Amino acid sequence: MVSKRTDYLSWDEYFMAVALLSGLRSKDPSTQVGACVASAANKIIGVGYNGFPWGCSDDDLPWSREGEYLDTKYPYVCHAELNAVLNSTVRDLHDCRIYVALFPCNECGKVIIQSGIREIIYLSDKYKDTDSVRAAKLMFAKSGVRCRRFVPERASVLLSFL
Ligand SMILES: Nc1nc(=O)n([C@H]2C[C@H](O)[C@@H](COP(=O)(O)O)O2)cc1CO
Ligand SMILES: [Zn+2]
Repeated sequence: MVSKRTDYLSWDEYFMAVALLSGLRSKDPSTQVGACVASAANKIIGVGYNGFPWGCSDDDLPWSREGEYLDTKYPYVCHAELNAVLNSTVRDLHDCRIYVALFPCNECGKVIIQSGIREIIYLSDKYKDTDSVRAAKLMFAKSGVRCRRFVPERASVLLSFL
């Protein structure tokens, strides 16, 4: 009897890979973030990446990190998690989970909590010492949203067009 493949992607690997693939669409020169919302039945509900809002050309607004606030990307860019929630095919995300390349900020934290998402699976927590991430963690703890770091069991997933 022929046995099934054994090196197939786990659900966690699959959704995190979709999040990372989505992040490759980002035009941000310093940090590309992707996010993927998955349902309790393991269906993809929404994906997103960090970018400027509809109608705001990637070539007109600044991508700078430093300088006068209005001359940086920060007031304009939509975070990957916000886009993944807004792009979701259903409005009620109760019992869904979100896979994201970078731990959510406090603003996305509010969106995640209010959407009904119950679990966050993240890859990097590189801004863990910022007030934004501290505030997000406080809100997640109070509202019972679980957070866990994605622990990779393989270094990479290869996609080939050839
Ligand atoms: N969780 C997040 N999701 C996101 O989509 N972002 C976006 C906002 C910016 O476009 C970029 C961060 O830029 P930088 O400060 O590392 O150059 O990532 C940022 C965070 C961090 O909280
Ligand atoms: Zn955010």
